[in-house]
Order: sequence, then C-alpha cells, then structure tokens
Amino acid sequence: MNVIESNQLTKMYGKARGISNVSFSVKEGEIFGFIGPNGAGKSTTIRTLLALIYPTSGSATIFGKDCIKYAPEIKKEIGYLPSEVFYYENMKVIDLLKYSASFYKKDCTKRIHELAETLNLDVSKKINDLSLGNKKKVGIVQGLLHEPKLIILDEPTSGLDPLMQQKFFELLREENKKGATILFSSHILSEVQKLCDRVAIIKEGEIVKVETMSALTENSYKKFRLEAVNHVTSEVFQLDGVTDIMVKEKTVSFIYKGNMNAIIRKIAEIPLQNLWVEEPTLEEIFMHYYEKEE
Ligand SMILES: Nc1ncnc2c1ncn2[C@@H]1O[C@H](COP(=O)(O)OP(=O)(O)OP(=O)(O)O)[C@@H](O)[C@H]1O
Repeated sequence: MNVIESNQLTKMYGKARGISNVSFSVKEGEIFGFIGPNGAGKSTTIRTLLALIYPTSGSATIFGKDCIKYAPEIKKEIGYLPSEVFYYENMKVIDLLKYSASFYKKDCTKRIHELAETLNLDVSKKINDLSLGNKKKVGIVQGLLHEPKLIILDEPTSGLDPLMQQKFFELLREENKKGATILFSSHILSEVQKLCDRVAIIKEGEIVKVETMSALTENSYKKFRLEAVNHVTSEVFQLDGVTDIMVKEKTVSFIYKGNMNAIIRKIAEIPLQNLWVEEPTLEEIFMHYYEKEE
C-alpha cells in the first residue's frame, strides 16, 4: 500500500513557481528521502501534503484519503517536524509537550519522557533558555510523542550536533522498525544516504528522478579520471553514457554509465600516463541529475 501518493501536485505563489506536477509515492514502511537544493520545492510539497497550503492543481492522498478533504483526520496519524520551529518562549518544555499531547486521544506521558531521555532534553527548562539544537529536540519529541504511523521531517537535523544526529537517526530507524513510514527532506546528501531506502530528487519545482538508494549508489555510474601523454579535448569523449566531462590540459574526468567495452575501446585510442576508475560520490551522482535538464 502507498501511504503517500502525490499526483501532479502543483503550487503557484501568485505567478511564482512553488512546485509543478510533482508526482511520487511512498510505500508503507519505507524511509523515503526527498532531496534537492534550497528553493527546489521540498517544503512547498510537504506543506501541501499537510494541507497547510492548498494546491493550485493536482492532488494527493495520504493513507488512501484526499490530503485536503480529510486533513484533520489524517493529521492525527502524522508526526510533522517543520524546518523552522517557533514556540511560546515563556512556556516550560514539559508544559508545551503536554499541550501538544492533549490533541491526541492517547496518553503520551511515558513516551514524552522516553524520548526526552534518549535525546538528553531537560523538560523542566523554559523554551527561552534552550539552545537552537535543544529547541529542535523539542520539535522532534513533539513530532513523535503520539507514535504516528507517518513521520514527515523537513530538514530535521539542522542545529543538531553529530552525536545527536546519530541518536536521532537511531530513533527514526526504531520507529520505522515498529512500522512507521518516514518522509525525510534534506539537502544534505550523506544523511539521506545513511537513512533512506528510496529517494526523490527535486529541482526547480519538478521531480527529476525517483530511485532506490542502492541503485543510485551501487552499480550503474563510474567515474573515470585519466591523465594523457598529450593535451586532449572533450570531443574525444562524446559517447553515449558520458556526462560531466571536465578537461584540464592533459587530465580528463567524466561520469560514465553504459557498456564498459565501449568506453575502454575509446580510452585505448589515447596514449595514457595514468587511469583511475572510481565510484562517484553521491554528490557527483546528484549533481549529474540536477544539471541534466539544463
Ligand atoms: N510563501 C511563499 N511566497 C512566495 N514564494 C514562495 C513561498 N514559499 C516558497 N516560495 C518559493 O517557492 C519555491 C520553493 O520553495 P521551498 O521553500 O518549497 O523550497 P525548499 O526546497 O524547501 O528549499 P529550502 O531548503 O531552502 O527550504 C522557491 O522558489 C521559493 O522562493
């Protein structure tokens, strides 16, 4: 079953593009990454799914129900951590969390204290006195205290130190093992790689690619780097499957996907000093997608 299904979702801010024709689905039990540079449309997509803003056209379902029409009902089963959190500064953390819990029918007291302990959050403090990272932790506890079936996180790690990020990821993996589906938006590739099963890449408001993490990182792409005896030009490497060519005097690098024999034959035409064949970093793979349609 698909927990989220977005169908040609479009949001215009007046004449300005928010997102256009965004279609993707998140399966039950998945940790799904949503990745793209600043301004790509991640928050707009998430806010539309949560009915915090309304789509200009297109539609989406969550748990099989229209996300706008059934928003109040759907939201009871969602834990949401927005990219920026704002609180009543004078409140104590515990009072804020109890207030958040009061919107749900179950008793969340035990879970609040478990989560606070895992994240080293002192719930007796006033919001005012918390650092940025600790405020973020309040948001995390708030998002998870009712043990939601779907967790939606918009750039959740900003402000968390590396150790806390690790704890937070462990927490998310535990929730996922217990059955929660997770939508995780980020512009940090390495953290998406650590956590997610599948990823959608969004660029300038449009989904460029949806792919499993393993397919993206494992087999298909190779990075070639070679040092020729003489100067070379990029024309030599105009071959199907070659992208991201960079030439600097006698050195050439490019990303290749395709038949290995074809590229090796091409390289063999050039007198070489040295040759490296490497796994591209996730950055290089993603840059390739970002740039592809320009
Ligand atoms: N309230 C708004 N009014 C007008 N334009 C907006 C509004 N919110 C977002 N936009 C525009 O919509 C586009 C998508 O923005 P969005 O915040 O969804 O991107 P994002 O991928 O979440 O980026 P970031 O990581 O920087 O938050 C951007 O061009 C942005 O300027």
